[in-house]
Amino acid sequence: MVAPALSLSRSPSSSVSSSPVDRCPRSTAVFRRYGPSFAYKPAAGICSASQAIELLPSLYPEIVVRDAQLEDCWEVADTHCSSFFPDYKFPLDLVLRIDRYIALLSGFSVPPGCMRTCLIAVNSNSVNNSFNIECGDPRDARFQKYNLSRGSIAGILTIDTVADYLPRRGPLKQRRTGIAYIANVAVRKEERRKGIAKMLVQEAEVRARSWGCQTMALHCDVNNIAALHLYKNQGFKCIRVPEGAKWPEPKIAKGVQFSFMMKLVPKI
Ligand SMILES: CC(=O)SCCNC(=O)CCNC(=O)[C@H](O)C(C)(C)COP(=O)(O)OP(=O)(O)OC[C@H]1O[C@@H](n2cnc3c(N)ncnc32)[C@H](O)[C@@H]1OP(=O)(O)O
Repeated sequence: MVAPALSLSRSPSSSVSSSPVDRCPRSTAVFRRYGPSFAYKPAAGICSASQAIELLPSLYPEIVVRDAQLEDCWEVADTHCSSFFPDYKFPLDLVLRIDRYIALLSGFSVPPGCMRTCLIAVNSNSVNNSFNIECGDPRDARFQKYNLSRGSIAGILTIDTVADYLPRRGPLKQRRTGIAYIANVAVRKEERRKGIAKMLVQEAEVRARSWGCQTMALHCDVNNIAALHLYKNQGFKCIRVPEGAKWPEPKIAKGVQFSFMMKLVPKI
């Protein structure tokens, strides 16, 4: 399965930054597990896994959702590949990771006026879990030091306003505006059912609103029950594609059928 456009934060006016998280507080969201929107109903007696985690935040490490930085690229690529291609074996799995890693490092240009970012859910208990690669002699001016974080990213999501997978507008086939498109939502297997994807989608909504978008959209494999539940629970609705309409879709394996889903971004 090939998920669309996996890339770092990009806007026409911004470049990829490797600055630490605390230098960009506007793009960082710490999700306390018991917020004002929490709606557990004790009378029901039963709650879902992610609701249980909201009730018992101390049992689980805090998850921070932030924009991916340069040093996160390898782990983002690894999270993407291990989630979407879990059965790939060596050497294909390595080749795939390298391919995704290079795509992330080189980035994709975005058309003028468009925005794109990759959100990551990081286990804040393992923020120091990183290693450095040093290239060359430290006394040399060309010496380079790369920092790769390791083992702390629990989930990823990309969001953009490029509208590549949305139907074009009018006879001039203009790009849609005001719609944030979500893709590459993935949570590491061992971190699933802890509410991490939910957090990523909620932060994506915050981001979409900050970009001035009124709507969010995505494509979801009709057979991906977990993802369909996730999006429906977050307020996405399946949109009926008009018969015969050749709306663009992600290029995944042949025969995959998609639900096209949308959600209005509520104004605050
Ligand atoms: C637009 C796209 O990118 S579509 C691609 C989606 N990604 C993938 O299929 C990659 C492989 N799968 C995954 O990475 C994960 O299973 C995801 C992303 C689908 C879900 O991630 P998780 O962190 O486990 O989801 P999270 O714990 O936040 O669950 C949120 C809701 O999703 C639904 N859900 C999640 N997993 C399941 C499951 N296995 N079965 C049924 N419902 C599920 C539930 O409604 C859940 O809410 P609840 O716990 O209150 O019932």
